[in-house]
Amino acid sequence: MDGQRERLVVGAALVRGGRVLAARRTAPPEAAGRWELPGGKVEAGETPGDALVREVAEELGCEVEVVAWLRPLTGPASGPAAGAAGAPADGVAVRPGLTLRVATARLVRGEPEPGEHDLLAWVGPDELDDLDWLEPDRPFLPELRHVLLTAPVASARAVFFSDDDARAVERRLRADGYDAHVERERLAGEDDDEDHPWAVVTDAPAFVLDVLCDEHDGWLDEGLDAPDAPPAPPLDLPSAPRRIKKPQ
Ligand SMILES: Nc1nc2c([nH]c(=O)n2[C@H]2C[C@H](O)[C@@H](COP(=O)(O)OP(=O)(O)OP(=O)(O)O)O2)c(=O)[nH]1
Repeated sequence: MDGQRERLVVGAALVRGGRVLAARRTAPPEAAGRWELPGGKVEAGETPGDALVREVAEELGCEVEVVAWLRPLTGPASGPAAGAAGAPADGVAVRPGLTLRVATARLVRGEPEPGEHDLLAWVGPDELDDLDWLEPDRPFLPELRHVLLTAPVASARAVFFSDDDARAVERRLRADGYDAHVERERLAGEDDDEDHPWAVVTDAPAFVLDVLCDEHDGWLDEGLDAPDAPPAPPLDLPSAPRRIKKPQ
């Protein structure tokens, strides 16, 4: 039909703890130093979602899952009537024949590491406008900001004796749909066996994490302090219901 096939490029807005992962390009020269969302072109026979998962795995070495496609805010006719003339646009032209679509995604396995980019940054809602984004990404920022402002933030932290236990808890939480990642605790004495260096930080409610602590020989760290996190959502979580330990 059309002489040239319309192609799609997909970008992943990987969200964690109220922040999105932005990636800085290194090429071509006119785009080097500018920010984008990890992703790339959809191949023939591939769905946009499959392409997004594949591109992120190739570029960042981690596994993600698509959460929702974002609607770009284009042109001055914003607001409820914006799509009145037809279905709201879901893509933005990169150049003739190439359209960008963006989906929010969550991390399922691994940690993002820069492969093709020279810098990755977890960006909060108030910092989105500070980055020099590629132009086609900008119409997606208003809805992305809204997603970040309403995303659950890390609410619980637990400490484990071993890396294996911490990773097992991280896997369980992610399989249940929560964000979770393992952090290395700051240690006073690195080779002191009494130190417990593995912490899992998650947006799961504390009681969920507490159950996993029992199974994996860990304990809740009540003093979670997330200095970089955006303000907590208005909905107040129950303040860490504690399981009553059976008497020995
Ligand atoms: N990946 C990605 N590309 C974007 C974004 N915004 C934007 O305008 N683009 C443009 C830059 C490129 O012209 C094009 C995607 O090219 P790419 O080089 O990342 O994709 P790719 O790996 O599949 O490319 P190729 O090697 O197959 O040509 O879309 C974005 O947020 N992410």
